[in-house]
Amino acid sequence: MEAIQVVCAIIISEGKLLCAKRSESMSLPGYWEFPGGKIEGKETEQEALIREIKEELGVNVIPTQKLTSSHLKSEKGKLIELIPYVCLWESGKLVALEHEEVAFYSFDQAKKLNWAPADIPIFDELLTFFSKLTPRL
Ligand SMILES: Nc1nc2c([nH]c(=O)n2[C@@H]2O[C@H](COP(=O)(O)OP(=O)(O)OP(=O)(O)O)[C@@H](O)[C@H]2O)c(=O)[nH]1
Repeated sequence: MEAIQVVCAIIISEGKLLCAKRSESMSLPGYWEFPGGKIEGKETEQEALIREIKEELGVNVIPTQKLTSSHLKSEKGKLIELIPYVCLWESGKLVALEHEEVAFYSFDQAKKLNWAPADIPIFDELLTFFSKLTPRL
């Protein structure tokens, strides 16, 4: 079975990580995630991510480094590949247009959130990567 590809954004500002809480109208309500969504039609991963982040947060981003994908089974039993990209914030003001809550948290605060299961390995990779750069994280 071919996996549905979902791209998600890692946005870091002033040492804090952008975390988004899924709303009641979404699947996995109440879980925290990296914002993003499904790739549509002939979009590239980067094009899909730029579109999704504009739709969800009103912000223009530039996807840069791709991290390791995580795999999950959706509530409907479909295979999903969750593809993370570190993104630069290019312009725009942050607004939670679809999520219940969107906020920047320190890595220490973010560790305590109730992350969607597929996001945990992504968060851990990020933590390992940034701990090397900034030993205080
Ligand atoms: N965007 C996103 N989806 C995630 C993450 N973690 C995770 O398990 N998912 C799952 O991946 C799927 C992507 O769904 P989505 O609702 O964000 O994508 P979308 O906006 O394109 O979907 P839709 O237009 O069909 O509602 C959902 O099953 C969601 O629960 C994550 O960090 N970001």
